[in-house]
Amino acid sequence: MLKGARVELTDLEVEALGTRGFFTRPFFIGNEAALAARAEALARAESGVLHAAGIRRGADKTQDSSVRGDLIGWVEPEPDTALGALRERFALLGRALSEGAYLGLGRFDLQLACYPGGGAHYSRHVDAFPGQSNRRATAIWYANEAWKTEHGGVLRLHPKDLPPVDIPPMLDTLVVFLSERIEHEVLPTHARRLALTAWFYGRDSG
Ligand SMILES: O=C(O)CCC(=O)C(=O)O
Ligand SMILES: [Fe+2]
Repeated sequence: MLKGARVELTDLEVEALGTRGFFTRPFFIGNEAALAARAEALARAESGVLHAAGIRRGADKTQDSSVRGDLIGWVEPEPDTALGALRERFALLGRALSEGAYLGLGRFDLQLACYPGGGAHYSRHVDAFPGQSNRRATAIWYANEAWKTEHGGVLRLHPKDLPPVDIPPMLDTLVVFLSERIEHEVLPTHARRLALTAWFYGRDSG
């Protein structure tokens, strides 16, 4: 990966974002950088620092994994690591989305999510609710080498008035969508599935 290289959106990506609300890019950082970032993400997942996402239910605050079955953790990597370089690419992507697609994005959070397999999934949802100034754009980067169809775990997007679109979580695939507009879900996953998600907030939000 070239240090400091710009991230630019293609005309097709800008158009897709405007009309369908999402685009995908099959190779975001290149194979070598992707393998290095994957290794660091995997090490984090295996170190036990991630915690069950779930959905809190009732007074006893038990985790309900019938809605989402992933383990998550925020990622604030050191700059001179592979995940640090990936984070920088996300920052450049945010700038490109602001300049190229006029999204007016500001800061972003970066999260590592691991679906352990065994049918873990995430039910259909939106990442942000319309009208509130919160998450505007979601960018997800997948870290799974040799992902097979039988592993399931596709991201299913539900663009308005269009048929659903399935995206296999293959190494170095990037998907970007409008957080308020695109309903989506993770279908049951039968192998360990790693993803890094950046949620970009509006420039006007705190
Ligand atoms: O990992 C994915 O493909 C999507 C996860 C998701 O929708 C979320 O964490 O909000
Ligand atoms: Fe989501």
